[in-house]
Amino acid sequence: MVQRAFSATGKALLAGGYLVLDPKYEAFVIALSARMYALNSVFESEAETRLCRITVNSPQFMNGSWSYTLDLDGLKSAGLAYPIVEKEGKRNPFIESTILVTVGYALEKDVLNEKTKAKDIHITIFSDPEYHSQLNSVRKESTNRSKQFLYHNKEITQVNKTGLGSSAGLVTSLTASLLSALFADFDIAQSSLNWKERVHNLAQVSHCKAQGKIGSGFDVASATFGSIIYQRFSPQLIHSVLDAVSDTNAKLVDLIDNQDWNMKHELCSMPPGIRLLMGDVIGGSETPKLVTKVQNWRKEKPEYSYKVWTELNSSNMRLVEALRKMDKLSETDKVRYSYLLNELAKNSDEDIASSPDLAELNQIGCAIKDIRKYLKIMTEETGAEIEPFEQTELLNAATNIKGVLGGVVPGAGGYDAICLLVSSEKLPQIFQDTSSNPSFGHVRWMNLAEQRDGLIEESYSNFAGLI
Ligand SMILES: Nc1ncnc2c1ncn2[C@@H]1O[C@H](COP(=O)(O)OP(=O)(O)O)[C@@H](O)[C@H]1O
Ligand SMILES: C[C@@](O)(CCOP(=O)(O)OP(=O)(O)O)CC(=O)O
Repeated sequence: MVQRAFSATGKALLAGGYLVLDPKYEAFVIALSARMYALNSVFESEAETRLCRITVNSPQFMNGSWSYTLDLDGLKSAGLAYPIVEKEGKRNPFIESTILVTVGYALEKDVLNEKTKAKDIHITIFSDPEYHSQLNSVRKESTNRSKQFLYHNKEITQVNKTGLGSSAGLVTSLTASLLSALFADFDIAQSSLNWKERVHNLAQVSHCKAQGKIGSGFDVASATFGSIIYQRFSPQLIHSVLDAVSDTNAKLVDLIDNQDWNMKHELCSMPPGIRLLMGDVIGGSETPKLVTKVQNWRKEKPEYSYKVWTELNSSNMRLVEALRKMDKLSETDKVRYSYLLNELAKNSDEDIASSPDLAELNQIGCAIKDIRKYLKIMTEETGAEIEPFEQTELLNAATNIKGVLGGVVPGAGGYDAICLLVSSEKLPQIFQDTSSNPSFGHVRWMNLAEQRDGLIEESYSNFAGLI
């Protein structure tokens, strides 16, 4: 029996929400330390059979188990139209789509053919605490205490989410886990084998199939590649497979292995000593409705909306460049960099803006202010609650705190969370300052840090005691 474990990261879209839907624009996505894990145990089927059994367990949630028996010959001929059915009729579109796409890819690559024995694949999913509401949950930890997860007395669909991209993380880690069960040479550490790119491509197809729509894909890209500057692929690439009526697995293999996705995922992380602080405001927003309102505005006011988006994109890119400049300074002028970090810890954004010798910090703060200015215009113009009044008040209050460079509503905005850029050194003081400030009474600071890498292989033994 072979056992392997993989994990993928959560996300915060710091700059580029909405614009990233258009391939013309780039976005800055921060990968977060909240991870989705997929552990597999693979058994060779005893009997000579063309049936492959896949069971996915998610022990943190009630009824969190989904079992499928795949007729491999039927799947090979039907492709993505294969009627995948859970043993008890339960549904989990993200698990179903990931199995169909990944096993379909393997079959077309002549894995699981008549000469090989079919497999029984058992997969266990875990999700780190910050993905979901912590109410009414029990914390359990692995034997070596390296992993801790929350166990809920509700089904996954009944537990409130915090908008960190659980489905993208699930699909990405599950894709990697299934591929490692099906391909003997699967190794995401060997870049020459190109497995990480193939996980990304397959996960994008699975995620879009499960959602029934094609978003920008920033969440799956970040779950795979980590903190990145992201520019999307053409939706037509995914449509060419999902809309196909025949030979879908052959078209899938061509898309995954041969097509140029013409996208960007360039590693980009925060400068040392400056970190993200995510505040959950226990609200929530329906992204598709917000996107529809913005798209309607773009159609109704093409010239004006193009002007606003051009300015917003310029502000987004100025933030990226200002952070990159700080990152480079941390390597080329450590004395200056240390001075700037010290001044950040002692000053609020307003103090920094009025200090002529803190230009590098002020460039970050000004870019954030401009991003918020244009998101506010979009909020007022579209009627979509991108940066609604309550979030404006909260972000303004946060920006007045010493050690805070500024903050935005991430992604589509709304009431999911706020994202602050803060001095790492000042974090304890920021917690203390906000704990007694009524403006932050409804904010839960999340236990999240930036992750450079997205998809990684985990040590299976770290989960002993939980499976
Ligand atoms: N730990 C998990 N185990 C099983 N399925 C999960 C898990 N986490 C997420 N999912 C699947 O992803 C869905 C949530 O996806 P979505 O609504 O897009 O939220 P998010 O914005 O967090 O991705 C759940 O309803 C479930 O189908
Ligand atoms: C609007 C978007 O550009 C960004 C949405 O970012 P969020 O992080 O808000 O997404 P959810 O996972 O739905 O909460 C849509 C897209 O890029 O697909």
